[in-house]
Order: sequence, then structure tokens, then C-alpha cells
Amino acid sequence: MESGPCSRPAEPRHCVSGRAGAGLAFPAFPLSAAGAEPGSRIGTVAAVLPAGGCGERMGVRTPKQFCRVLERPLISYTLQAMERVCWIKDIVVTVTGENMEAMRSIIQRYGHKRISLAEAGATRHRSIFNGLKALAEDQPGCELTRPEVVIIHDAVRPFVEEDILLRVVLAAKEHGAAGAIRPLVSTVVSPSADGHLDHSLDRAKHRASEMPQAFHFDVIYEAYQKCSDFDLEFGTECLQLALKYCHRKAKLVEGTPDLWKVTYKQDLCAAEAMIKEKISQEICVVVNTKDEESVGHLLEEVLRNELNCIKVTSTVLDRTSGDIENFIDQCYSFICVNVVSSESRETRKLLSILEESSLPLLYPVVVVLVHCFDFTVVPLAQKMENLVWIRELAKEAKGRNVLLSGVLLNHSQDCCCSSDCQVKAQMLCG
Ligand SMILES: Nc1ccn([C@@H]2O[C@H](COP(=O)(O)OP(=O)(O)OP(=O)(O)O)[C@@H](O)[C@H]2O)c(=O)n1
Ligand SMILES: O=C(CO)[C@H](O)[C@H](O)COP(=O)(O)O
Repeated sequence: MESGPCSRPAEPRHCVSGRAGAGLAFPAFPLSAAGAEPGSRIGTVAAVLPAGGCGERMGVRTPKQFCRVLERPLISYTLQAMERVCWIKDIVVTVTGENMEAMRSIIQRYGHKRISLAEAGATRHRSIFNGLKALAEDQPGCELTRPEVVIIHDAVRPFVEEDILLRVVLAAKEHGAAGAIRPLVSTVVSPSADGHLDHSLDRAKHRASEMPQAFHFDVIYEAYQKCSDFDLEFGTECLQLALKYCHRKAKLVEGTPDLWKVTYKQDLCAAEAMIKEKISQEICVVVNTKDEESVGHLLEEVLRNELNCIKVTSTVLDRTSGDIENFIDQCYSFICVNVVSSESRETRKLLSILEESSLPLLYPVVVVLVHCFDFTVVPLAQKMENLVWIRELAKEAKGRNVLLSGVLLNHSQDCCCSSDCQVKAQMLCG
């Protein structure tokens, strides 16, 4: 058992020998539909993320969990999704010895928290079993707590949300075992030995088993201890082990379509498109005054009304406040409105908060700086000065993967509605 994060950056080693299992040679967030404070209802929860496969079906040399999606390893998205859930105490990731160092460097580079590493096994079931052993407190020198409930989730399913995790965990708490399911996309047929149709299953009566799954820790640990080598070698379903060896009929929980497992090469493109869509769906309006009548707040209101499908949040960033850190966890698009002051202080503060966060490491952050002036009062020289510093700031920010654009807005003091404001100058940088 090892604990991350540690040492130097390294690229994952290539899988040279095919599929291990086949013997061939890789917040503050909203509380969910299930309601109430989860910590008090479910006891200690840990997660095991098997990440020791070689992704044979993807057909590339790098194991798929380490393949880059928008410049970031796939597994890092899954870790981020899990660690956002504050009631998951420990996250054990099982990784092959040859990729351990690479995994440590991913943990360090992307600032992942609460992660421990365990050695993967030759099959997925063996990897999961190793993760469970690490949590079972019977490992010498192990600092992990034996949880009441354990979540099992594939490292290559990056879009898992807190809501489904909570629903699966609560169901497992009640029934001993639970797992997410989805309707079948295609009909399942059973071929005979000579390659002809033997029979087909009624699609409406069957479901695809997905992840996450969750179990009473004692149930699934006992099931893995009792199961046969054949199960460990060829089994694909943890729920089945709980049924076969501990007589627990898992509760099946309807999951969301984004729980699918990245398996083929085209799934990487689909994952990229989904990430882009997610990050384009939230805008945070940053204003430098608490005045509800200010143009920043009016702009926020207009955006909220106009952009129905986009989540518009807002925060005040003035000399006293510092709560913007809470907003930047998920948001990649900011509109920073400078009213009253013509200084760059607030914008610089936002940029430095962004820089300190790991956000721009992942994908570009877009900041639109809206600078409000009364053009009838402000002299041309001052406007030019502002254009120059915005341009300079944009150049600096670009190096940090923040794409800054500036808009100078003609906003007279007696203007009471944002539609009165006239955009006079725009400068896009990046
Ligand atoms: N010996 C193994 C095999 C698989 N896994 C993990 O189990 C999850 C789901 O397995 P799968 O999608 O089958 O991954 P691979 O075995 O890597 O892919 P393939 O079957 O295409 O080879 C993945 O996160 C994978 O890394 C594991 O931890 N240890
Ligand atoms: O499908 C599953 C549900 O039980 C598992 O998530 C698992 O991914 C299946 O493993 P494999 O793809 O390695 O056969």
C-alpha cells in the first residue's frame, strides 16, 4: 500500500503485453436528490477505483486511464469527481507497479487529495480485491480506516456526479449492495457454438450494469475472500459476487447516461465533447461592488434571463471579500465587471486566484473584463491607458492559460438600465 502524492513527473509506461486478465502480455456542492446531510446517514464511506487495466479495446499504447483528454489524463477527471464529494473519506486507486510513479505525478500535478495507491492485480476483480484489502485495516502500516460502506467505481468513468453516488450509497446501506443501471442500447443475443442465434433476450426486461456500485464493506470483502480463482480471473460483476457469496440481492439504481465507461478510441472524443459542454454551461459574474443597482448586477440579471440553459452565478470581489475561491471549482468562464474604480486591482486579484488554483492547468479559463466608464466624463487618454493595460494583462494571462478579453463600456452615472449602456470599444486578446 502506498500513499500519494509524491515525486517527479513521469509519463505512464506503455502496456506491452495486452490484456492482463487474459494472460496476455493498463464543497461545497449542492446536496442531492436524496436530500439531507449524507455524512450523518451513511457512516464512513471510502471508494476503490480500479485503474490497473491496459485498455486493450482502445488499441493505443497508453493505458486509457492515462490517455489525455484536453491535455489532462482521463483518470484525473474521475479523481476530481470523487474528491469533490466531501463525505468520501478515502479514495484507494489500484495501479500497476510500472505506472505507480506516473500516477503519483498525476496526483501531485493536479493536486488530488485523499488518494492512496495500492498495487493492481492481473484482472479487474483482483485489482478491486487489492483495494479492499488496503481498506481492511489488516494491512501492516496501513493508515486507512475500514469503512462502513465502500464505493467501487471504474477509473475510466469520469462523469460520476455526487447525486448518483449518494443514491447508490444509501441503497447499499439499506440492502448491503447496490449498483447503477442503464437501459440497454442494443438487444443482447446469445449465439450458439456454431455462430448462429441461439436466443435473444427481451431488451425491456434487461439492463446494463454500470458503475458506481456500493456495498457494506463487510459484505463485499467477505465475497472477495470467499470467491473462486475462476471468479477472480473471469468475473466482471461485483454485484454478482455479493449475491453468490453473501446472498445480498443488490438494489439496482437508475443511473444517468454519462456513466458510460471509456472503452474505445472514439470514447475519448466523446469524453472531450462532454467536458467542453460541461465547462461551457456556467458563467460567474464577478463584480467589485455590493450595490445591487450597479451595472454588474444588472448584467447578471440580463444574462440569467437571456441564457436559460446556462447557470449564471455571481460573486463580489472587492478589497474585503475573499469568497471567490468557492466559485472557481467548477466554473471556467468569468465576466469581471469593474464599476466605480478604474483600477485593475480586482481583475488582478481574480487572475491571481485563478493562477493559484489548478483550474487553468486543466483547460483554458475565459475571463471577459468589462470596464465601465462614463465616456462623456473620462478623457480619451484615460480610455487609451485602460486599453493598454488590458492588452498587457491579457498577454500575461495567456501564458497561464487564461484567455482575457476586455470590453470598455460607456456607462453614464445616471444610467439605470443595462440597455442604456453602449459598448464603445472591444479588444480581444488570445
Ligand atoms: N487488471 C485490471 C484490469 C482492469 N482494471 C480497471 O478496471 C476498470 C474497467 O475495466 P476495463 O474497462 O475492462 O479496462 P481495461 O481492462 O483496461 O480495458 P480492456 O478490457 O479494453 O483491456 C478500468 O478502470 C481498468 O483500469 C484494473 O484495475 N485492473
Ligand atoms: O461492466 C461493469 C459492471 O459490472 C464493470 O464496470 C466492468 O467495467 C466490467 O469489466 P470489464 O469491462 O473489464 O469486463
